[in-house]
Amino acid sequence: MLKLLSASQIRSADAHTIQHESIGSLDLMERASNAFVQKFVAFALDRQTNISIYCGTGNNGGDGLAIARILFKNGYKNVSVKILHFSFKTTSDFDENLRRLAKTNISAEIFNEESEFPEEHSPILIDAILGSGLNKPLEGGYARWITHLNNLSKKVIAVDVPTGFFCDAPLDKNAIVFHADHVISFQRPKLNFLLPESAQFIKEFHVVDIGLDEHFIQAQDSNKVWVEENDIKAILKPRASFSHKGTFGHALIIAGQTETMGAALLSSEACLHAGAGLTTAFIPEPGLSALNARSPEVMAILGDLQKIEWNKFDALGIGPGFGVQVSSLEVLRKCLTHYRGPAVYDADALNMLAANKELFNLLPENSIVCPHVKEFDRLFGAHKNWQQRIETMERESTERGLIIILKNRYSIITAPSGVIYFNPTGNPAMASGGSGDVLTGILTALLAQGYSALQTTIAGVYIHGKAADELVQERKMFTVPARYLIKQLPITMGKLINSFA
Ligand SMILES: NC(=O)C1=CN([C@@H]2O[C@H](COP(=O)(O)OP(=O)(O)OC[C@H]3O[C@@H](n4cnc5c(N)ncnc54)[C@H](OP(=O)(O)O)[C@@H]3O)[C@@H](O)[C@H]2O)[C@@H](O)CC1
Ligand SMILES: [K+]
Repeated sequence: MLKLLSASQIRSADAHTIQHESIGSLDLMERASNAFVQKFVAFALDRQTNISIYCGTGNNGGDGLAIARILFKNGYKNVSVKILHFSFKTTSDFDENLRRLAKTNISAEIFNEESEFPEEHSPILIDAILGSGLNKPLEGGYARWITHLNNLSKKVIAVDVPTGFFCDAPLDKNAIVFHADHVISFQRPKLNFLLPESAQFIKEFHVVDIGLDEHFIQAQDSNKVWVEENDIKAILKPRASFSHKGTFGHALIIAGQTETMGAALLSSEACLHAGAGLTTAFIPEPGLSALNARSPEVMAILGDLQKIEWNKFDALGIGPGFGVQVSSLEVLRKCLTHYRGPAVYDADALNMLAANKELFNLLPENSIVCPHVKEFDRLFGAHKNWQQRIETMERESTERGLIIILKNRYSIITAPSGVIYFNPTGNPAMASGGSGDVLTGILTALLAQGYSALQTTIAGVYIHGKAADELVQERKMFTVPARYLIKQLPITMGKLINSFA
């Protein structure tokens, strides 16, 4: 897992690396600029393309000047530099890169705040005006220029952080930010890249390693981490010989109403595909033939609460399509008072918990709750922004001992220990009904197989997104309906487990 750092912590890592690794700050800037260019070439395959690089006079601008020189050396002959010299202050690495640029044939023009805007014929703009050094919202000349540049509707690639974009402080939707098609960021994703409010400013971000001291970074005081594939490989265990269905637990999925049987089918089928030894679905009677037709491996308990032998089950998943009527509430209450094993609460179970706080208070420690943003706000109250939601989930997880998954493009997981995990997998193709039901099935299956609640959550959320990523990347699927996701689960899990063995 990689620790996520604030902009000021990254700056300390930068200073530490320079101090302890016998690398000068100028060489680090060169390394960062080289790393940027390596990634950038994929976005400008034609080396004849005109590229305009807009530079400030700090280190982000210094990167821009170095990038211009490196691109030129790599065969991009139509690179031009525009320096927005709005401050008397320059950094020494900016100055040195300006001297180096002067020795090339690259054209460089200087503008001040009052300058007229130059004509812009390049289809690609590189934003190296301001980076992580941003300390207040843009105003004056910067605001005027960035508004103008945004109106040109060019393809924009930002260096490290888009100009005007705060890495850590909550984002203002009216902020003036240089809108980026791609951000090529150094060493770590910045917190705000991972939250939905960034979508209006950034289409995609990419992280490149610039060789900052990883020991120093990992020792920083940060409770936010970025999950990596190796973490999942370390969690998942290969199946031992002589194992049998009993080894992998008996999962109970409580889900579905007559009109929402699909949710029960998807959850229980996902549970089966994610490796539960036995899966039983508690469903209303009209759903039986659909269940049998679709998943003959899954057993059923039909509608009658009294038929559930709670001790028989190693894991429970409750909520998808379950409704919030009296009979469903009765079942939820029984779960909370009669079932002692690990459990996942989702969808209507969460809606009922939101409406019946006395039941919410009964949730045992290490229960997994997995709301989407609307369910989250129903459960915990309205929030102004995602950073506030993260604060709430961190507090609720530590105080109640719960594991909370807030579903997101980069799903956020909080644990009783206070650690906040960001999941890297998943993509917009999976944003459709049923996707959450599949996650509940996966989580229940992992719990049934004996993984701890935290292992289950970290691995389950990763696998869910990874399966969709594989379908998009390998099969070029434009959308990933839940049932395709389910079929992919054993393949995704197989790859993760076998590549570790
Ligand atoms: N970290 C790393 O590992 C590495 C980092 N590198 C690069 O350094 C970049 C950070 O550089 P940086 O610190 O010089 O700041 P940068 O963003 O260029 O801003 C310049 C100055 O602008 C000012 N300013 C701020 N807000 C303003 C506003 N709203 N309106 C007007 N002015 C404003 C403020 O000056 P002040 O106001 O404090 O006088 C600030 O100092 C980073 O993004 C990356 O590209 C790599 O080279 C190597 C490895
Ligand atoms: K920038």
